[in-house]
Amino acid sequence: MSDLTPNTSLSNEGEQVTLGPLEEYRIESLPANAYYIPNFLTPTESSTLLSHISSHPWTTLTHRRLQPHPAPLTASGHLLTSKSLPQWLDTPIVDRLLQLTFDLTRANSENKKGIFTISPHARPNHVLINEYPPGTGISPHEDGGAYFPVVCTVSLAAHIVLEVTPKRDIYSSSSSSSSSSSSSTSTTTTATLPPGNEENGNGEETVYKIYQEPRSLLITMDEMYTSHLHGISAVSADEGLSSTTVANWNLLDDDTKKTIEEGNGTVKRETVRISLTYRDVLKVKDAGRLFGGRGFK
Ligand SMILES: O=C(O)CCC(=O)C(=O)O
Ligand SMILES: [Fe+2]
Repeated sequence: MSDLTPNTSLSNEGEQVTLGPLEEYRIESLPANAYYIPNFLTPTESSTLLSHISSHPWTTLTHRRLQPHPAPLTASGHLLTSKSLPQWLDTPIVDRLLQLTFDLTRANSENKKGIFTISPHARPNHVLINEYPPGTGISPHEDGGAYFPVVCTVSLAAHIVLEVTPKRDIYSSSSSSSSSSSSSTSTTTTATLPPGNEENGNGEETVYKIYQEPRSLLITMDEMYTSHLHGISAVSADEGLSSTTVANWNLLDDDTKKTIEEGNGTVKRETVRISLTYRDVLKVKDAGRLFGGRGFK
């Protein structure tokens, strides 16, 4: 943590969340830009969210379940609804996301810039909730062009390790990509390895590991969004975790680091992990006005 600003420590032992400027949470060992905020939610807020989630219907995929709010995207990546996010997904999370600023000095509130300041709707309008029982994951993918390129992921109930790899096709013309998918309008990419440091010396591809604690927030944007793939291995224990392999090690809770060290770098996935992914879908059409000639907003 930097000491750029006073009064910015984040603790919710007393059930209060105080957010510092984003720079405090930047994962410095990653390409620009990723931010990791531990204890983004209080334990009470987490329990309340989990009970709301359990009262809503799930869409079942082959290995996991998801909930799109307020509606699933169309195959072409449009949000076609007159509904906005339900209140329980909006408060307190969206309020808190909009509070996060890049302003280090906080001297001039007029100039404060936030993560959604220049996004089309100036706030997230879509949340995809994913459930990962131990042993499940999500294949490496990118989130594609349906969204403004900022992704905010809240983790609940259990830890998970997100793996991020450089997209090979930015270096190679022999790439192919194809749009999918029912769940997250993701794009899969295959190509040859790039030159330079994308191999670790053993002929293996670089994989950045981001350890996400329960109640944490991960924000990815910029090159991390546009030039990298992300995924979660379908394993029942995460292995090879250490201060050198976990990109956000310095931002983790001391108890988490202890658990990892006591397990010699292995942490079992004991329970289901739930994630809430907040994004701004670029193209929204009010379904109630579909035939009234109103354009996208
Ligand atoms: O659950 C996660 O942390 C990742 C989800 C994801 O990548 C997606 O929904 O596009
Ligand atoms: Fe994704």
